Amino acid sequence: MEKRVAVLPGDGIGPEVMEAAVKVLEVVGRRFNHTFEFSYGSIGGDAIDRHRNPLPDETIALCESSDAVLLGAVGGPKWDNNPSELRPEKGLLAIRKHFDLFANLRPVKAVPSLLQASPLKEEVVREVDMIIVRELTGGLYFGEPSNHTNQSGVDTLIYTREEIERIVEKAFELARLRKGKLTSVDKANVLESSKLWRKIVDEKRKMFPDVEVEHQLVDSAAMKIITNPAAFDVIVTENMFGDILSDEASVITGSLGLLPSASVRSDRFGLYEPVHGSAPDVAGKGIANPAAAILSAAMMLRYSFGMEDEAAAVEKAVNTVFEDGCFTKDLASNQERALTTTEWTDKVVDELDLQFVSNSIMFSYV
Ligand SMILES: NC(=O)C1=CN([C@@H]2O[C@H](COP(=O)(O)OP(=O)(O)OC[C@H]3O[C@@H](n4cnc5c(N)ncnc54)[C@H](O)[C@@H]3O)[C@@H](O)[C@H]2O)C=CC1
Ligand SMILES: CC(C)CC(=O)C(=O)O
Ligand SMILES: [Mg+2]
Repeated sequence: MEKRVAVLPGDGIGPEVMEAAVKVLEVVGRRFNHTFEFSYGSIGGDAIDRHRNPLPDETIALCESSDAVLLGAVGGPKWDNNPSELRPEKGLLAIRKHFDLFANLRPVKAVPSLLQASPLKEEVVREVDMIIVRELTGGLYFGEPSNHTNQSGVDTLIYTREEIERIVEKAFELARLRKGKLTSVDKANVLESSKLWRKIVDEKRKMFPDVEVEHQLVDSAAMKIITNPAAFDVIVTENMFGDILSDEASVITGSLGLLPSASVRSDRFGLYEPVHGSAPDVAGKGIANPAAAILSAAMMLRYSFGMEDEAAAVEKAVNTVFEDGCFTKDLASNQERALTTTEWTDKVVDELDLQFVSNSIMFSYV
């Protein structure tokens, strides 16, 4: 298969983890006989510096002519005092909106060989396998008016019925394919948008009688994600709650550097991005964990390209490298033995090569 992938490295550790993801995809292409054509574009602070625009037209055009987009991360202290329209994060919000990527899928799964990296007890973490379905193109991050003066700041939280319906349906469909349980997280005891959200979930549940549904207020959901994370299957929630809860959920796994995500819509096109940000505190040191970016690339293979075997091969390689006791600094119990981003990526590449060789040997004996 031939696929065009737009790569938007962005800022901070974005370019470092994108280099890792592309390296892994190149091996997948070679081993499974696919041609991946990578084209690079700028976004975020990088694009502000080059074009005075966090999402230049060239970048949009590049993504429009691609089959999928891989994105690193945006932002950093260099641009923190810029006016709103010249903030790197505006570029990220704008690309999600432009492509109508309303559903952000954020899987959180315990890795057996990493149970000790979690601050939670092993028995709490062991069975964790949830996915947060975060609404991505509405809510507080997009509502107008949005401004501030020295005396007041305004953000607007609006959700339309259509916006809620489509994300809720997506989550029900996912729950049906998984363990059949949907937790809808809102703040319906206070927020009007949450009251509508809850009403629509109750309407939609009639179409999915095989899915068990529960409503959970966001504050207690935040508590339960830490005390009993294995109780969750699919969580569906609005934009800001999903943003916050998924960073919280990363603690269960041991590092924010482990969580991938897919930002998708109703067709096969998608933007694949780690959950983490540009991590200015570790950027440029070669120590970022590239697992989230590599696993995001695996999600791209599965969702946008229908390459299930290829995605599974990448996930297996990542898990095997962990089982072999290879970790970057964020996960290593022995910091002296931590691998750099490049060294860890090369382990994944070697593991993929090894899988391929052992498969060929197996076939030659059948
Ligand atoms: N998707 C995106 O592009 C996002 C961008 N941001 C932006 O990133 C910048 C920094 O934000 P923070 O609040 O510090 O969040 P962050 O997610 O960049 O970092 C939080 C903490 O996690 C660590 N971390 C994150 N990813 C890691 C990885 N792959 N390997 C090792 N350690 C990792 C960082 O070193 C830091 O201590 C801000 O400008 C923010 O706006 C934040 C979140 C998402
Ligand atoms: C610009 C922010 C909304 C990025 C972020 O934190 C995220 O999408 O997780
Ligand atoms: Mg976030």
